[in-house]
Formats: sequence, structure tokens, C-alpha cells
Amino acid sequence: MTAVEAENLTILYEGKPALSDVTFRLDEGKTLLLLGPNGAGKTTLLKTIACFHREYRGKLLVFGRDPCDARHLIGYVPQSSSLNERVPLTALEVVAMGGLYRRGFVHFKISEEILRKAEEVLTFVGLGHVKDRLFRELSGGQKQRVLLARALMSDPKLLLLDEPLSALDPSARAEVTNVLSKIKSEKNVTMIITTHDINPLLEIGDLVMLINKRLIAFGRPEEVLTDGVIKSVYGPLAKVIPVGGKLYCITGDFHLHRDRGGGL
Ligand SMILES: Nc1ncnc2c1ncn2[C@@H]1O[C@H](COP(=O)(O)OP(=O)(O)OP(=O)(O)O)[C@@H](O)[C@H]1O
Repeated sequence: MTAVEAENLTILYEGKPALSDVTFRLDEGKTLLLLGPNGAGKTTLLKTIACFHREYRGKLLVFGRDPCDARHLIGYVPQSSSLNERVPLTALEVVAMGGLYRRGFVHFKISEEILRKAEEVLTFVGLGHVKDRLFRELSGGQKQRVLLARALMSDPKLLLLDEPLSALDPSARAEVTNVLSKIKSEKNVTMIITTHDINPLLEIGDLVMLINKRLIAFGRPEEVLTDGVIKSVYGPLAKVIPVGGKLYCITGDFHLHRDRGGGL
């Protein structure tokens, strides 16, 4: 089954296009890496698929339905830097919050059943031992894994992850990538992952989409990650180097954090 289908999709803010004329199809169970420089439209596309943003033209279907009718099938993991950490919640409580919205209903009470499941999911991401620690006191990699666990609480069929590796050191990146790899192999979840640095994620990406206010390229990693395509977005110094049968992309890009608020 097709998980996400877009045809001539143009997404706008107050009438002005932020991302134009995007056409692609993502089959169920596949992982798509969404690459592009600052302001390319990565978060915009993710939020539109998640039904958080509604101003668009063209066709956009999630599991064959309008994105808002597929909301219960979608898990969204925001950039961790957008979280409000003033509320002193434990790791388990943050994960349990992901169980409050299930099958289209909002439950206002964290039941025993939800807590049991939250513990199970925290263990799945390798964090059962920190369940009673305050979320804000966890390391960057642990926080990101807690947010992944929170999104898994609703058993999503489509997981949308906004920059899950940004602001993490290499060992924390490896922790998070391992969990993403485990989700891919053990749960039949379709994933779309936005990133500035594609290298740590290439192992798990079936498809790559490069955007820069419009679709530049979409296809298998070896089709999209070519010198010509990468240079067209990142300039003449960008290149793709094959290393031991794998690709390594040098784009000179780094994540520039732009805080637009948000909350837990
Ligand atoms: N709420 C908004 N209102 C108006 N314009 C917006 C809004 N959110 C994003 N934009 C604009 O849409 C464009 C795409 O932004 P978006 O955040 O999707 O890019 P991005 O690729 O995710 O960038 P980054 O990697 O920096 O997070 C930018 O020009 C941005 O300024």
C-alpha cells in the first residue's frame, strides 16, 4: 500500500509558496530521508503530512486519505529543541502522554494500561532504567529516544521525525540511529526523517528526497546522491565520495537553529 502520495503539491504560508510542485510516492514500510538546507521546506512538508499545516494546493494523501483523516495513523517527533522543559515530567510521564491520544480519542487520565505500555516502549528504546528520572535531566540522545518512545505509544503506521540527530554528539547520534534501525526492522512502520546531514542515516534510508523550496531529486540513495545533484544545491565544493561501498556526502551544510516556539 502507498503510505504517502503527493502530486503537484505546493505548500503555502499566507498565500506565499514555501515548497512548490512536489510529486512523490512512498510505499508502506519504507524509510525516506528528507534532505535540504535551512529553509528548504523540510519541516513544512512534514507538518503538512501530519495535518498540522493545511494551506496547500495539489494532491496529498496519507494511506489513501486526507492527512487529517489519517492523523491516528501518524506519529510525529518534533525537533527536541522545541520542547518546553519547565514542566517537571519524568521520562515515563513524557512517554505516557503519547498514549493519551489514541484511535481518535483524547484520554485525560493516564491509566495503568497506558503506564504499562509506556514502560514497555521505554524499554524498547533502551531506556527502561531511566523511567523515573526527570526528562529535562536526561542527555540529548536519551531525550530524543524518549520522544521516539512517546511517538510509538499510538502504534503509528507512519512516523515523521524532524531532525532527530541535530545537536547530538557522535555517540548520541549512534544511540538514536540504532533505535531508528530497530524500529525499521522490528515494526512495520513507514518513516520520513528530515536531516541536514544524511551520512549517519544512510544505512536505514531506502529513499532520499532532496528539496530546496522545490523538489530537486527523489529516488534511491545512489540515484539522488550524485555530485551533479548535490552541487546544484550546495555549490561547487559539495561532493559525494564512495567509501568502502558506501556513499559519503560532503555538503558543508550545518543545522542553523531557528526557534519558532512550540511545546511539549
Ligand atoms: N509559520 C510560518 N509562517 C511563515 N513562514 C514560514 C513558517 N514556517 C516556515 N516558514 C517559511 O517556510 C520556509 C521553509 O521553512 P521550513 O522550516 O519548512 O524549512 P526547513 O527546511 O525545515 O529548515 P530548517 O532546516 O532550518 O529547519 C522558510 O522560508 C520559512 O521561513
